[in-house]
This record gives sequence, structure tokens and C-alpha cells, in this order.
Amino acid sequence: MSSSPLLTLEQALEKMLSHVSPLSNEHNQTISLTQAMGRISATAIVSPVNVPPFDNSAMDGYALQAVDIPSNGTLPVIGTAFAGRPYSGEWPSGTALRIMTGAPVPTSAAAVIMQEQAETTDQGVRFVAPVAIGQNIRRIGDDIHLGDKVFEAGRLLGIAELPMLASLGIAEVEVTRRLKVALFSTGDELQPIGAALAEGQIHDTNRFAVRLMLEQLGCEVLDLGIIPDDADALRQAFSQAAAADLIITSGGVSVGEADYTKSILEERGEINFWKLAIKPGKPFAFGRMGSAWFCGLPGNPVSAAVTFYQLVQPLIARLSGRQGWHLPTRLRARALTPLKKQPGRMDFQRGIFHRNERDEMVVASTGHQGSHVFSSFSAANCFIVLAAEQGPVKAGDWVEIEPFNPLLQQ
Ligand SMILES: Nc1nc2c(c(=O)[nH]1)N[C@H]1C(S)=C(S)[C@@H](COP(=O)(O)OP(=O)(O)OC[C@H]3O[C@@H](n4cnc5c(N)ncnc54)[C@H](O)[C@@H]3O)O[C@H]1N2
Ligand code: MOO
Repeated sequence: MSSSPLLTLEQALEKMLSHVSPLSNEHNQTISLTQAMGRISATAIVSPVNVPPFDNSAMDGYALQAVDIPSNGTLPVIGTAFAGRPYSGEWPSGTALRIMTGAPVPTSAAAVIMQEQAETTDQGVRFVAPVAIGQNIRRIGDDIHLGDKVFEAGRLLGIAELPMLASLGIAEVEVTRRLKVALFSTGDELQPIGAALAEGQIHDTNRFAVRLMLEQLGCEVLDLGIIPDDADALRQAFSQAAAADLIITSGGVSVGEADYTKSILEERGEINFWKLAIKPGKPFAFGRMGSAWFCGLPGNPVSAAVTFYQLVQPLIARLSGRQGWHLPTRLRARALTPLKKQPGRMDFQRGIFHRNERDEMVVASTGHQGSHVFSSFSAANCFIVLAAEQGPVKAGDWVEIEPFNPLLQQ
């Protein structure tokens, strides 16, 4: 396929997502809850129990029967119900039952009075506040009923979900298999992290950044390392990557002379080389290579991170069958600093936002915004999203910001 005119981010995303569907469910796995952090549930989860499983007391205090409400005078205390140790004796009317928080409430109980509203004497207990039928009793199934659908299929299982399943007595969960993503960087100038650099060389930061983001998204990463600008080496790397669900490369998607990536992609796959109307991140490639999807990120480190965040992240959510993922939220904030901007592409500048003492959202630029300046990212907690037609921004103007979602927030 050949190159296309400048595409907006929305158009690119729409084109990508309209092609892909979630992985087939033939490799779903059933795993222990303790292994399921960050996985995606393959099925809807239905509660096998009521929560709470029995009527129980919300307070440390005294239980009364309906015939003893309203309660005037002193009632003898017949016994005590503890959490985990129900009261199993006789309970005649005209007596109160001492009861603790979480203890099963006998079926004949009509209310629990907290002990702060009770006065005890040698004769028993009397109550100093009005008593309402049903007060301080947590009913069976108050939270969840047996048979209720607790989560839809496609739910990302995290800190909100897994303890919930544990409370239902669920010990194993069926999850989708992890997305397999093959990754490599191209460029003769690239050296592994920690290697000594000769003149003209730089460290391969993109592969490291992308790998971290893929792991954060729960993918299984096949890291093929740095591939030199050499046609045979690239062909071999693509062959090794072919078993993955998604192949991601960085570099070589623009117009440079030493870039073989583009010609090999054209020879091996059905790839679109796009020019996106976003800054940074203009060159971006997307398509199909055998049975794998392919994303070619631009080489500049900020461009690679921005295109991963804006385009690859939603693609991975779709491929992995995740439900309820939504595009990052945008808010309005007042610029604290002027922002350089030329009409043309939509900018994803890096900023730091906070709520000021007047309860107003404000944002400052992180400084130099070149697509090679990764420090602009490290200091940031949001993107400042400036529309394509927007010109320079003055301090005090309102702008749109996109607080980083959990992919970039640790
Ligand atoms: N004549 C033109 N030149 C460029 C254009 C253009 O439209 N016309 N676009 C510019 C833009 S925008 C970008 S973004 C880059 C993208 O180029 P490539 O994707 O082909 O990437 P490279 O040329 O290989 O590298 C660009 C830059 O990034 C550094 N790099 C590459 N890989 C890594 C890595 N893994 N870790 C860290 N840094 C990396 C590389 O050394 C270069 O400095 O093209 C512009 N040029
Ligand atoms: O889009 Mo390039 O990513 O401006 O550096």
C-alpha cells in the first residue's frame, strides 16, 4: 500500500480500530486469583453467593425483638452473639441479646442498638435513644445477590476487582491469554542500555520505553533487540516476529536513506505509511504482516512514546478484548506559561498541571518541546493538547489538557 495524505489522530485511530477484533478465545486460561493481577476476565463473573451471606449486626450493642420495641424500662441480657460465634440459645421476648459487629443476627431480632445508646445496670440494659425497626442490621445480599452479574467479560482485573472476587469465595478465574508482542529497534546508531558509546552512537531508549509500556499493559514481550539497517538482518527479525499477535518497531518509518525498514515492510506486509497531523509523531506505519498486526513508531523518543500512548494503547485494549477502556480524559486548564505553537498539526506538548489555591486548574509547560527531548516527558503529568489550527498560546489562556492515564503514571 502507498502513503496517504496527513491524517488526524481520530482518523488514524478509526482506521486502526475498524480493522482489528479481539483475539480468539481458544487460548483462554483458568488461573488462580493470586496470579490474575492485570489479566482480563474471559467471561462474565456471576456471584455464587449472597454478600453478606447472612443477616448480621452493623454495631457492637444489643439486639431486640419487635415486641420489645419501643423499649421502655430495663431488659435482662440473655446472652452474647459474637462474629463467627452465633448465639444459639433460647431468646425469650422481654430480654435483650448482647451482639458484636459482624455477628449473625437471630431471625427473631428486629433491631440492634449501639452500645453508646445503652445504659447497663445489675438488672440488665435500658436504651436512651428511640429505636427503629431494622436499624443496624445488615441484611443478607445487601451488597450482592447470589446470581448477580458482578463483572462483564473483558474486565481488567486489578485492585478493585480481585479482592471483590475473593469476597465471593472465588479462587480461580478464566482469563484471556496475554497478547504476544514482538519488538525491535532499527538504526546503526543504537547501542544497548549501559553500553559505551562511540562517536555518533546513542542508547536505544525507545525499545526500553516501549517494553515497559507493553509490560504495564499486560503483554508478553518478545524483545528482538536492536536490528542494524541491513536488509537481511531485518528480514530475519520480521521472520522471528511473525508468531506474535502484534509487531512493533521503532525508527525508519520516515524518509531517511539508510532506512531499509520501509522497503522490507512493503515487500513482506500490507502496510500503510501515514503522515499524522500530530506533533510529535508525524510518521507512523500501521498494517498487517502475515497473521500479525504491525505498528511502526517514529524514531524520535518523544514521538515514539506519544504515538504508542495515543494509538498503540487503544489498539492493544481492543486486541486483548478489554471492555471499558476509554480514551484519556481531557480537561480545561489555564496556561501558566506561554506555549509556542504553529498552526498545522495538533500538538501534544508535555505539561505539569495542578489545582491552585483558587481551586482553578492550571498547567505549565515542561520547557523545550523537541521530539528528541525526553526530559520534557519525565517532568510531565499531562499532555497539553493544542488543536491543529491553534497558534501561540499566551500565559492566562485556557487550554485543553490530558492527564496521563495509568500507563504513564507510576
Ligand atoms: N526530510 C524529512 N526528515 C524527517 C521528517 C520528514 O518529514 N522529512 N520527519 C521527521 C520526524 S517528524 C520524525 S519523528 C523522524 C522520524 O524518523 P524515523 O522514524 O525514520 O526514525 P529515524 O530516522 O530512524 O530516527 C529519528 C531520530 O530518532 C533517534 N532514534 C531512533 N531510534 C531510536 C531509539 N530506539 N532510541 C532512541 N532514539 C532513537 C534517531 O537517532 C534519530 O535522531 O524523522 C524526522 N525527519
Ligand atoms: O513528528 Mo516528529 O515526531 O515531529 O519529531
